[in-house]
Amino acid sequence: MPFAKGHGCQNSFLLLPDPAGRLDLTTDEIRRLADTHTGAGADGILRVVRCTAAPEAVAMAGTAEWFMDYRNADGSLGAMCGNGIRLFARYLVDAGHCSPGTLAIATRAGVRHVRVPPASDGAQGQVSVVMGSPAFPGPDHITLVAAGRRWPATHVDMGNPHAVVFVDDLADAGTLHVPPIAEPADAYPHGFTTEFVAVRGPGHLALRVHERGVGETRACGTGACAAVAAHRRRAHDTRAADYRVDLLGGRLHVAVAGDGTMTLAGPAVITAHGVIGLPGSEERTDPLSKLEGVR
Ligand SMILES: N[C@@H](CCC[C@H](N)C(=O)O)C(=O)O
Repeated sequence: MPFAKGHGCQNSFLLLPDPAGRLDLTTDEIRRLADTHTGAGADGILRVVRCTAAPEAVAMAGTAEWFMDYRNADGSLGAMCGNGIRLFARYLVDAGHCSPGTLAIATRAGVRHVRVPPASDGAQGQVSVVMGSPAFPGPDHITLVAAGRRWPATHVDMGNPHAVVFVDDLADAGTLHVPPIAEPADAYPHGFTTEFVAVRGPGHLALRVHERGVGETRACGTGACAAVAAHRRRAHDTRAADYRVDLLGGRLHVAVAGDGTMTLAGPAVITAHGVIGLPGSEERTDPLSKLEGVR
């Protein structure tokens, strides 16, 4: 099976070209592909399929040619991925499926427009996507529990669910080896991604993120937008403005228009191409695995 690998601000993805929609990967196969020990390793898997060949996307075929079939590293579905869609568009252009410019791409959260500038325009690999406007589904009072501490959280929907908390220091989030907990327990029936946000100055945020279905990652595009949305909401700020958002993997930019529409921009780079077998079909050859009690 051919694949490409790349990242958006060091949020890493495996791209599986499947234009005719023939790949039907199980949850376990996706987990193994995303694992560094049994596969190529990535935060998420992007199946590159034509809308006409994907039952979930066929209704969008009149607007978009390609469907981003996104899965988290644990095999779960995520409807939208801001860094993933920017890399997906970069891949389509690099692979010759599309010309540079603005591409309409279908996702489970609807069609998004992504701009891949031509190499000649000096944008140094920046790819941008119009993310739409945030929603604040509530409930009004959510508490986030992590690292033995409790914070008030804002529920922001960017096509996927986020819990945003403001911290004095990004280290306050602790190791993030276990997923944060939200109270009340039914605030996020389908789970959530958490942003721990420190305000650095006007128009400047920094954040760490714990992604639903993945763990701590080095960047999250929907998370950067959710952080900006929560920051503006608590300041009652509705003006058009540009924000820098610093993450472990680098900097993303979020531009907010007067009507609240957000555009996310940042680097998106293809780093490798290769061929990979479907993990799970290989024999276990590690002699230690035969020892009782050793995994
Ligand atoms: N890394 C992504 C978000 C991916 C989806 C998320 N893990 C979820 O389950 O909703 C981004 O860049 O937005």
